Amino acid sequence: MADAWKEAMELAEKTARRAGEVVCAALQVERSVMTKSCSVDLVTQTDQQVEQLIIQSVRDKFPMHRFIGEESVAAGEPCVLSDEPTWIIDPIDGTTNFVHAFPFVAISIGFSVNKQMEFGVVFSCLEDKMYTARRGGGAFCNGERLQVSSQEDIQQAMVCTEFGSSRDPEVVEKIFCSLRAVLSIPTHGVRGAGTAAINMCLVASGCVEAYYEIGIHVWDIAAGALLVTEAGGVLMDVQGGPVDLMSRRVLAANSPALAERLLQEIHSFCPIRDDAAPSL
Ligand SMILES: O=P([O-])([O-])O[C@@H]1[C@@H](O)[C@H](O)[C@@H](O)[C@H](O)[C@@H]1O
Ligand SMILES: [Mg+2]
Ligand SMILES: [Mg+2]
Repeated sequence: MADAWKEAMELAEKTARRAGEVVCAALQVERSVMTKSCSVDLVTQTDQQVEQLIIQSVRDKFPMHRFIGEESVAAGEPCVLSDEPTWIIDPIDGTTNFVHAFPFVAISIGFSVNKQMEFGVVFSCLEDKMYTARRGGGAFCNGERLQVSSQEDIQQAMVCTEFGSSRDPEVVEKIFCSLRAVLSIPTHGVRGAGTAAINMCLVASGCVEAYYEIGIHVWDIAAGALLVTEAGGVLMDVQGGPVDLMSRRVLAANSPALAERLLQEIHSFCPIRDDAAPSL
């Protein structure tokens, strides 16, 4: 049967690549930095420009489709995931990396219909790695099929997480309690690429066994979520149970057993949901 979303997925890949060129070019010149929710929640003109480029390219071909874009939501657009075909866009995942020229930056484009992810595209533009996943069709990096790690022993595992952009002392305390607990299992180590999307692609690629974060947004993880499940991994909420893309909490792992083991170490909290916040 023909793939109903083939053309859309091809457009997502093509547009992510174009967006990557814009991001790489912007890294060669000085970047003027603005802030959003707090002094460490950064945004640049390139984030906004790339989001407009992606939205415009999609609108030209699919005028009826909806969007959830990080910078549009920051500008006051609603963050609503309906049953309609919806493009979930993070124009630069890893803006802080981008500002500092720390070399992990991604363009993340997820596409959902009936609230189900149909495809995900994450372009790690400085590494020139195009990660793609189609529901039921597998996960790939530059055309090579991805498979999560088969490591079942948590003590042989490496885990990704991030510190996020909240500096609320209670949140920082929980993040460090979780970090100490995960390190002390002991695991082989804890890493963070500085982008949720790439962290999830690392789980899909089998480089790390798991990634968890509280405080991310739907646009950080929508595309990466499909990469993980299509590579054979699992997604959960950090308190167990199914992941809710709007809840700002995610645990991605190579297996249910490893995910369940990590759950025991994560000090969870509940940020304001993406679909509850009027704007960021
Ligand atoms: O703002 P941005 O660079 O698109 O996305 C960022 C994430 O990918 C990062 O991993 C996370 O820790 C930050 O909280 C933020 O959400
Ligand atoms: Mg992001
Ligand atoms: Mg971003």
